[in-house]
Amino acid sequence: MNFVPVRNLRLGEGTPKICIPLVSPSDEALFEEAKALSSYPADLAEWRADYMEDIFREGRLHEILPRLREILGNTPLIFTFRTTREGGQQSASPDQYKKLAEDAILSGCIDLADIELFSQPDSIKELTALAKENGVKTIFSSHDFYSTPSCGELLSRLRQMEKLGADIAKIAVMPRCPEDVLILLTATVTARRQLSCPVVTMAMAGTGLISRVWGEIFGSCLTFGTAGRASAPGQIDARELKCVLDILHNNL
Ligand SMILES: O=C1C[C@@](O)(C(=O)O)C[C@@H](O)[C@@H]1O
Repeated sequence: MNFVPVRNLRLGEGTPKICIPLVSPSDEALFEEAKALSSYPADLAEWRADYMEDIFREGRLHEILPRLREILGNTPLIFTFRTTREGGQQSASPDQYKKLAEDAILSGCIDLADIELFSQPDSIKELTALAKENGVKTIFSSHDFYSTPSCGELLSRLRQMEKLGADIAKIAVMPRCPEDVLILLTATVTARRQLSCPVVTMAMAGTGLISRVWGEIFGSCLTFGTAGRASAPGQIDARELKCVLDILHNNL
């Protein structure tokens, strides 16, 4: 498996990297939230733009992203607009979704763009090409907030992401029982062996917590931890997450 270089990080190599989501609804709150990251072990930050008010207004990203970039310094930034269909806070028309991602990629302020696998096929192609031209890495994503698909379906989605040109392939599922977590982990180990791009996976909620901490064994290169507010069920405090990752790493 290849690693993906992002600033001073190599995603897909070594211990899973910790990403902290930023989920404030207003500019000032977002900037304060970003400043607070300096006291957390954040390898990366994810701006969840679907939490932000008035996000579709023309020029909105340019009011926010340069300042966010400045506050984060050299911490890599992921831009994500998570649609309601996949567990996000706002819905977007296909055109709105594409325009936001384009503006983010062209801003020169982000390092990675999250692109939902089930977006319009034409948008996926154009956004992937635009990201490559502008030195932005892509994380293709798929989320099942109510269930866990079969291992075959999870693998087929991850392979499709790679085929479409994803730099990183990500899947989140909701386990209904411990066996569902095993399905997610089996798909993760298999994908790590078969795919050339790094993979990020998680089973959400308390039942899935093991999947957020043992990526080093099972093959997930990134894990989301909180600095106060979670962006999905089952995320734990980033400092506690770092302790567990270190314990597991030091005893391998
Ligand atoms: O895709 C993901 C993963 C996630 O849903 C989680 O379960 O940690 C959290 C989201 O913010 C992120 O975009």
